[in-house]
Amino acid sequence: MKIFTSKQIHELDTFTIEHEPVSSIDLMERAATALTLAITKRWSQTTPITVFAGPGNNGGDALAVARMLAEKRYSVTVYLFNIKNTLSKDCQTNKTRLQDSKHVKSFMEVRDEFDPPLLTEETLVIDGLFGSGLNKPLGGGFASLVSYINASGSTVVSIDLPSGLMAEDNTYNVNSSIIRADITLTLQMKKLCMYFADCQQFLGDIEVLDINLSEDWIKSTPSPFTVIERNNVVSLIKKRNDFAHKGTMGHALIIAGSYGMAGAAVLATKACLRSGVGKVTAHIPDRNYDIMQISVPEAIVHIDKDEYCFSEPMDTEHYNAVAIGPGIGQRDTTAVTLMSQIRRTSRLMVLDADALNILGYRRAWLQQLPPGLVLTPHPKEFDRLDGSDNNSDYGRFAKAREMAQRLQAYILLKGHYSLLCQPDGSVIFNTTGNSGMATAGSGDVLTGIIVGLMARGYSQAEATVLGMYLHGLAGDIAATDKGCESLIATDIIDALPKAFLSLM
Ligand SMILES: NC(=O)C1=CN([C@@H]2O[C@H](COP(=O)(O)OP(=O)(O)OC[C@H]3O[C@@H](n4cnc5c(N)ncnc54)[C@H](O)[C@@H]3O)[C@@H](O)[C@H]2O)[C@H](O)CC1
Ligand SMILES: [K+]
Repeated sequence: MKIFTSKQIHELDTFTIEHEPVSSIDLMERAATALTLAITKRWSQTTPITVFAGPGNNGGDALAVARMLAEKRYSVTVYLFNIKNTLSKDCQTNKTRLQDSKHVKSFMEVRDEFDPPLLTEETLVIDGLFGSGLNKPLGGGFASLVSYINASGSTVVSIDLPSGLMAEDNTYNVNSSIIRADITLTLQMKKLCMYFADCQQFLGDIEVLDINLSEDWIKSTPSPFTVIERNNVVSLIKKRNDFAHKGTMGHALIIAGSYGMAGAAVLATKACLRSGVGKVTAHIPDRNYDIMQISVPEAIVHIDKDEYCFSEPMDTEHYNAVAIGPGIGQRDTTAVTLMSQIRRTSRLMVLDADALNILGYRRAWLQQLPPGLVLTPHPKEFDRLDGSDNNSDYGRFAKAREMAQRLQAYILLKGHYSLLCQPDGSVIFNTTGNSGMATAGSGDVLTGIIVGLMARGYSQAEATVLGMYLHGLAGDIAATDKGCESLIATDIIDALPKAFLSLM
C-alpha cells in the first residue's frame, strides 16, 4: 500500500473529479456521508454536538456533516471561522446549504471577536478547522481555540487530520496548537504523519474512510513510501526444497555477547535457528562457552581467543551471512576488531546494537563501510550514528532515508512502525508489532531472524522486510497469550513458528 503526500492527495482529488467524473461538491458530500455514518455509528442523538469549521474544504466537510447530523435529529451547534472573509467554494456552498436546513440548533459565523462556547465532558466536538491544507503551525486565535478545546474534557472527533497537525513534517510544530483528538476519521488513506510515534498523542484512534478516490490514479502513481501488507510478505517466502539438508539451507555466523552479555548472543542465535536456516555458528568469548552450549544445543560455538570480548576477526568464507553486534560491548579492542571484520567480510552482513554504538562514537569510520550492509538501529542508536539528538520522528525518518542513500545501506529503524530505508531512497513501513516488544533482547531476536533469512538465501531487502514483519507478527501472537506487560524476548522466539505457519 502506498503512502501519498498531501500534495499528491490533492492531485488525486482533482484527478477523481475530472475522470470519474464527479463534481467537487458531490465528492465533499460523499466524504461527509462517510464521516456522518462513522459518527452516528458511535454516538446517539442524545449527544450534544459542537462543530468547529474552518474556511477551507476541511471546514466544508464539517458543515456538511453538521447538516447531515442535524437532519438525523442530533442537536448541533456550529461555528464557522471566516476571519479573512474568504471561504473555499465548496465551504461557501455548504454554508448556504446549512443555513437553508431547518434542523440546525445554532449557526454562527465568526468574523473577528469570538467567545468560546461552554464545552463539557458530555459534548462531542467535531473538529473541522483545518485538514491537509494547513501550511504552517497554527497561531493567534486558532491556537487559543485549540488549547481551549483540548482543555475542555470533551470528546473530539477530527475530520481527516487533527487541526494543527501537518500531514507530513511536524518537526517545528507547536504541540499546544494541535488538537488532541479521541478519534481521527481520515479520508481515503492514512497520511505520513500517522506512522510516527510522536504524532500518536494527537491522533487518538484512526479510522480510514473510503471515499472512492480514483483507483487508476492510485495504481499508476509512484510513491517512495509504502506500507507492508501481508500478501507482499507471503509472496516473498521461499519454498523449502524436499531434498534440502542442513548444508544447503545456509550457514549463519553471529558475533555477539561479551562477558556479562551472553543473553544477547543466546537470543540472537535461538531466533536465527527458528528462521529456517540450516546451521548457526555463534562466535563468543570463552567465558560464555558453557552458557551458549547449554542454552542452545543446536548451535555450533566458536570461541574468541579473548576470555571476555570479541577481539579477533574471523574468516567468514564458510558462512552465507554474518551478524555482528548484540552485546559485544564497546571496548577499544572490539571496536578495532569490528572494523577489520567488516573490511574482510564479503558476505551479507547485519550490524546491530553495540556494533552501531561503536560506529556512532567513531563517526568518521562510517565512510569506510562497504555498500549493501543492513543496519538495525533503534532511535537512540540512529541518533548516535547521525550525530544528532532531539530528532523528531519525521526528522529521524528523513535523515535515515538520506543516510541509506549515502551509505548504500539498508537501514531498519526500529519503532512502533519500524521502517526500512533502502539505498534507492524508498521507505517501507511495517505494521506488525506491539508495545510489549519494547523489552530487553527484542532487537537481538530481530537481528537473529534477519541474518538467518539472509543465510537462507533471501536478499538484504527481502530479509529485512520479511524479518521485521515476522518479528512483529510473532510479538503480536505472543502478546495474545502473555499480554504486552509480561512479554519477554524469548516469547517472541517461541511464537516464531506460529508466525511462519500463519503466512504459509
Ligand atoms: N481527497 C480528499 O481526501 C478530500 C478531502 N477533502 C477535505 O479537504 C481538506 C483539504 O482542504 P483544503 O481546502 O485544501 O485545506 P484546509 O481546509 O485544510 O485549509 C485550507 C485553508 O486554511 C488556510 N490555512 C492554512 N494554514 C493555515 C494556518 N496555519 N493558519 C490559518 N489559516 C491557514 C488556507 O489559507 C486555506 O484557506 C481535507 O483535509 C479534507 O478534509 C474534501 O472535502 C473531499 C476530498
Ligand atoms: K481537522
